[in-house]
Amino acid sequence: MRHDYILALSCPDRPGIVYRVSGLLFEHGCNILDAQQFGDGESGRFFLRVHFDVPADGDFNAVREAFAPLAEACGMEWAMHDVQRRARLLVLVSRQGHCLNDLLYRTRSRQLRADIAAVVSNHPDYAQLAGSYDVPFHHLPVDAANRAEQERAILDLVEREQVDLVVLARYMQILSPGLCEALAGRVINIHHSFLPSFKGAQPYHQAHARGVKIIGATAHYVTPDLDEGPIIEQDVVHVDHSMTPAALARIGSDIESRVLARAVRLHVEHRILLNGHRTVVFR
Ligand SMILES: Nc1nc2c(c(=O)[nH]1)N[C@@H](CN(C=O)c1ccc(C(=O)N[C@@H](CCC(=O)O)C(=O)O)cc1)CN2
Repeated sequence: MRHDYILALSCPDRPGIVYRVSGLLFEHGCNILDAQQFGDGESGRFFLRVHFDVPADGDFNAVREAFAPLAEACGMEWAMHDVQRRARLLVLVSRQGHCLNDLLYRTRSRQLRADIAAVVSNHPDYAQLAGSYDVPFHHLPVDAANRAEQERAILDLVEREQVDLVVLARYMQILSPGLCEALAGRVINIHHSFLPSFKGAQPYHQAHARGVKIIGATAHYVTPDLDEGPIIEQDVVHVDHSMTPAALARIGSDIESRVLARAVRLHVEHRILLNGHRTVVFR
C-alpha cells in the first residue's frame, strides 16, 4: 500500500526548483498527487507544498535523506510530514468556552486531523465539558506572582503529551516572551476582532464605541507583540447600530469558532508557510 506525505518548503527563488524537487521524487518512485507554489517577488522567496506518495516497496527515509543535500544547496527551510499522523493539540481557555466546545466536537468527529491531548484553563469552568469528551483538564490558575510557574507547567504538558500545536481558544492571558519563544510557530490565537482593528482586551466594546458596521475574528500565530503575530485566517459579519457589545459578542462567537477551526485545519494539514511577518496559505 502506498503511503502519503507532505513536503512543505520555502527558499530563495531561482529557476529549476520545481524541476529538481519533482525529479528527485520521480527518481525514488514517488507520485505527486497535488502541488501548490508561490513566488513572492517582494521578498524574493519561493514557497512550495507537494503532496506525494511513496510506493509500498519504497523507503520514505531514503527519500528524505536524498532530499537533504538538495535542500541544503537551495537554502531551503523544509519539512516532510506523514499525512496519516494526527496532530496533538493543547487547548487553552479562560471564561468563554465556545471555541473549545467547537474544537472538541470537530476533533472527536474527525473533521479535523487532530486530537486534543489536554485542556488547560486558568478557571475551573470547563472541567466537565472536557471530561465529557474524556479529555484531561488541567486547572492552572495564574497571577503575576505565579506566572512563571504556571507557564512552566504548560511547557511540561507540551513536552509530556508530545503536543504539536497549542491553541489559545479565548485564553485571556498574555504569554510571556519566554513562552512565545519556546513555542514559536506552534501557538495559534483567536482574536475576536478583524485585526489590525481593536487589538488587546475587549475588542467588542471597542468596536461598539467606534460604531463599526462589520465585526470579525482573526486567527494568528502568537508572538511577544500582543495580537501582532502572522495572520492565518480571518472572517467578518455585518452588524448594525442596534447591537450592544454583548450582542456583538454573541454574533461574533460563531465567526470566532469557524475562523479558529479553519486556522487549526490549515496548520495541521501543513498548508501554512511563514513569509517574514506574513503567511502563505495553500488552501
Ligand atoms: N504574547 C501573547 N500572548 C497572547 C496573545 C498574543 O498575541 N501574544 N494573544 C492574546 C489574546 N488576547 C486577545 O485575543 C488577549 C488576551 C489577554 C489580554 C489581557 O489584557 N489580559 C490581562 C488579564 C485579563 C484577565 O485576566 O481577564 C492581562 O494578561 O493582564 C488582552 C488580549 C492571548 N495571549
